[in-house]
Amino acid sequence: QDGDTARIRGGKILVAYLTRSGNTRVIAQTLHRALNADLFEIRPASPYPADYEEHVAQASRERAEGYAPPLAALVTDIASYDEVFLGFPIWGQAAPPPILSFLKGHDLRAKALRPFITHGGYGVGSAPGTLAGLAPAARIQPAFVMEADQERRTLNQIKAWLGRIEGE
Ligand SMILES: Cc1cc2nc3c(=O)[nH]c(=O)nc-3n(C[C@H](O)[C@H](O)[C@H](O)COP(=O)(O)O)c2cc1C
Repeated sequence: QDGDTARIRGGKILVAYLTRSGNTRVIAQTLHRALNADLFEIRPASPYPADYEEHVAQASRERAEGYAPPLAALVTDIASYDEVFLGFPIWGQAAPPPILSFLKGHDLRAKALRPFITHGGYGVGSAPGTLAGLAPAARIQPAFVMEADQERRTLNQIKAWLGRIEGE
């Protein structure tokens, strides 16, 4: 089945994605299997804090500075791909800083770029403009956009539960 998909579409496909809490990984792995595509996880050289609030604060500082953190690895043979599916969550109404690094670090000229974006309910913000600005020579296709669970919502519910327990 996978082989059929690859043959029908033709060309070599890369699925590259960034995730913190796993929502975007579910989509990436589904695409990887369905399209018989290579899978690449975008990881910054130094990982973000495990603590959610610390992560949000660091990402917010980086965004304000326009910082593009060095990545743990780049795709070695990016030139061999005809199509790149690029997945990421929205952080602070924007594409996450490591996505800036990915776009700056790879030549996507003439490739089809298919974004898939997850967000916690506030939409894609400035991300489409960032993609267009940093991959101007790619053939950017309409993004697949999906609202997904927010870690913050989980944290708030746990806090409320603990509050109720303490009040007992
Ligand atoms: C640092 C940070 C900032 C976020 N900012 C936003 C935001 O501005 N708008 C929004 O709708 N969701 C925001 N979210 C929620 C994520 O976009 C959403 O939960 C996403 O599906 C997470 O994907 P992941 O599980 O692949 O990491 C933020 C999450 C994090 C960690």
